[in-house]
Amino acid sequence: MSVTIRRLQPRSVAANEAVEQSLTAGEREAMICAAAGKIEDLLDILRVDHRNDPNTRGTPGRVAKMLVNELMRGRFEAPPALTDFENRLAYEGLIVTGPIEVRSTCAHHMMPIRGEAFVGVLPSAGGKVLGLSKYDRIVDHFASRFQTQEELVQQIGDFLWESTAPRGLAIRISAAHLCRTHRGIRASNGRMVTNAYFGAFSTEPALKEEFLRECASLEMPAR
Ligand SMILES: Nc1nc2c(ncn2[C@@H]2O[C@H](COP(=O)(O)OP(=O)(O)OP(=O)(O)O)[C@@H](O)[C@H]2O)c(=O)[nH]1
Repeated sequence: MSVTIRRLQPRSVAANEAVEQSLTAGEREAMICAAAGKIEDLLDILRVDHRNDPNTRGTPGRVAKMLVNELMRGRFEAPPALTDFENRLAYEGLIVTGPIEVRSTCAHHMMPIRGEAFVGVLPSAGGKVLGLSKYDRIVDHFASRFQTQEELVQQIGDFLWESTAPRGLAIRISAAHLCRTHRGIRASNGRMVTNAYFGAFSTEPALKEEFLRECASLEMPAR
């Protein structure tokens, strides 16, 4: 066990970067166990009697598990495998998918970020077409880290651009940040929109407009 823990120590990376190597099940368990001990200390400092209070008994372990296996999962495991298909009929039109649920955690206050993503792709005639659900999985993978919205949209874009090589790629995220609504300024509403454009989307303004029109139509409730 001590060997496992040592391997978790060495290189610290940014909260939205993956660790050097995906963690094994044993390494995750060791990380959860070590984190639970620190959360116990935190609750002690906050004068929460988690050893006797029935509501918070077990909370350190629960929170540690949630951090490692859920909120920060995208740092500790490899990105999803991408199933793709031949673009047999050489479809070159715009594909837009969304809204894709975004559930992330902000790096500044560790509060939830909740919103939607849209992905626009101009496939290349000789290339591949990605399985539709993989866009949802990729968004979920990068959102499962402590993020800023600007970097989240860019990370999703960089990954899709490098791994699928389309003619053009556009990513849009519209999200609410609970660090703004549930604390601090306690804003009653308001969202933030971030976009990342690659290839043909960066050079052809008409394509951006078409993408944004499609996002708006996908945002309307289905009838
Ligand atoms: N640009 C950007 N800012 C973010 C994001 N998530 C949170 N923030 C902001 O990060 C800032 C952190 O500011 P600080 O002044 O260090 O923290 P604070 O004193 O708690 O600030 P308040 O939230 O204004 O109370 C806040 O303005 C947050 O609203 C994000 O994804 N992108």
